[in-house]
Amino acid sequence: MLEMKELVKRYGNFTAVDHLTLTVPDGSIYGFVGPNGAGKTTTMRMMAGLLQATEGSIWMDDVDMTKNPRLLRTKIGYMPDFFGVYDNLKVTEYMDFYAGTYEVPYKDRKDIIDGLLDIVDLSHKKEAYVDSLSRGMKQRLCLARSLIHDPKLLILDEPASGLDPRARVEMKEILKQLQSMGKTVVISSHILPELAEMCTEVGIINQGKLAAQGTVQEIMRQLTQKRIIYVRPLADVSKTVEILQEMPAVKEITENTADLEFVFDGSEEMLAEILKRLVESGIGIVSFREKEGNLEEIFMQVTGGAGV
Ligand SMILES: Nc1ncnc2c1ncn2[C@@H]1O[C@H](COP(=O)(O)OP(=O)(O)OP(=O)(O)O)[C@@H](O)[C@H]1O
Repeated sequence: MLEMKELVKRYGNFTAVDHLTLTVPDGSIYGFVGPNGAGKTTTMRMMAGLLQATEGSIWMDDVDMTKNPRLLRTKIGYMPDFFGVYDNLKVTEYMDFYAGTYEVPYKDRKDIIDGLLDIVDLSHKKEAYVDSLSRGMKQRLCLARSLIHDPKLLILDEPASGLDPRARVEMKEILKQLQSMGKTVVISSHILPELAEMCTEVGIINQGKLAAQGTVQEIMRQLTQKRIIYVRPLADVSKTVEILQEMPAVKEITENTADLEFVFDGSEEMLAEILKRLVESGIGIVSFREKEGNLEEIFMQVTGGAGV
């Protein structure tokens, strides 16, 4: 488990990360979302032991890593949001170079590199020059590189940016594979819906502060002020309205062409009771469903639409 406690990063008078406390559970795919300039890269570089925090601490498995960034770097793989230029370096040479920087034993390197290139589906490009790869392939190579020392936790800064939809699907598949290998993954984006489907947990950051944290469902529940329920009776609309009006958790009933809509403010048991009463009254109920929260709307609400 990785924990950041009251983490602060100041550049001069400017506070880029402002008392950020968050927990990344083992085995999770943690989505770190925020608009441009929110402080994602700064936070992730501190998480990876590459940037010193001004205040606060980073803990991994109950060890204070703030005092030991070298140890932290051995446990974490970091994929930055940009690539360097690697003239005249073939894919295997590139991987071998990083294996050297992490002091991977020489005798193990070939097997490790072959295994990683297989995971990111680049085995057929071993002898290709890095500069000749497509953007998606370069990104996958960079991912393979960040796994060279078999880190427990991987930090990926905007890996989906600039990728076409197919490359994104491939990236998602790779992340799932890494999760099944027991890795924990922290992945950033400035687009919440893009991350939502692949993450087990999400943290939303805005102006250096954590605005919300939890599963996507929990965040939706926390931030959706009104729960809206749609009911479609077979015929007897006025009787349906009458029954709904008797229920204390039902507010603001609206009649639309197809559905009746009401604002609900109560527990799950109360919602189940409403459906039961409607069904028992003999009105045919064709459908009874809750309006799904719109992730984009929620993201805009939390971040005030900043930088999007
Ligand atoms: N070395 C630096 N010196 C001064 N200010 C910096 C430095 N690095 C980052 N900042 C500022 O800190 C804030 C957070 O930047 P950061 O790169 O962490 O944001 P981000 O959420 O990753 O944004 P993006 O989605 O655009 O990459 C920005 O206002 C940025 O200008």
